[in-house]
Amino acid sequence: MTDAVTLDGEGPIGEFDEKRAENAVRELLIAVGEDPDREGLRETPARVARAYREIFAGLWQQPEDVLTTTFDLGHDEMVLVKDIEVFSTCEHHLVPFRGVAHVGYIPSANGKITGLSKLARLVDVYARRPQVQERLTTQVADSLMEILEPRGVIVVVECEHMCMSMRGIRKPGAKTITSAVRGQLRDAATRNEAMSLIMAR
Ligand SMILES: Nc1nc2c(ncn2[C@@H]2O[C@H](COP(=O)(O)OP(=O)(O)OP(=O)(O)O)[C@@H](O)[C@H]2O)c(=O)[nH]1
Ligand SMILES: [Zn+2]
Repeated sequence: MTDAVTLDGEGPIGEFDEKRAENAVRELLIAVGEDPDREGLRETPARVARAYREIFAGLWQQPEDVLTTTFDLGHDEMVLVKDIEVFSTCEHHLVPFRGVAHVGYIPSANGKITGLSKLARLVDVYARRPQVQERLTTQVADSLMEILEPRGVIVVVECEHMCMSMRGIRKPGAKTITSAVRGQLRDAATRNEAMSLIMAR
């Protein structure tokens, strides 16, 4: 865990205050017309506060905390991990959005690569924050570029937003697809190769 960063969407601006979260949930229950002291709800504020600690755990992590293991394998061709499960929280409505992320990169000329699981961990660092899908996508791409110094990166995220399914416009099944492409993966041929691997089922 590293220190707080205060840029918009870049990290926490204070400590996680579980008691405060608990009080806020209690207030919210009262505000919507519920009785937080009834049997079934008595433990709910504390439970929700603990759940938020987990759901927003990425606020307390930085990409360099998870992209720790790097090896020089001399492999300088594309590495792509697809269908990484994403659970995140829309910062507009504080309801979930979920789907998959595909993360690929072309290692630096000296073949500096990271463990495959680290790419999924990196997605989690940014997904476990109040988010918008576009920022999640660019943060994963930019942090990979910065830390691994690869020749290129591609990140594609496909999610369904509960704020569009269970409320508001109510269009369950609508998928939002965002991508961020950096370096050599901007070249049409390389990008097409990555996209065909991503799209292949
Ligand atoms: N670009 C982007 N928009 C998002 C994301 N998650 C939710 N939104 C949108 O954020 C917008 C917020 O719009 P507002 O008009 O302020 O809120 P609202 O009245 O609740 O909007 P509706 O959802 O249309 O009912 C909505 O259009 C959401 O669909 C995201 O990850 N990226
Ligand atoms: Zn939303």
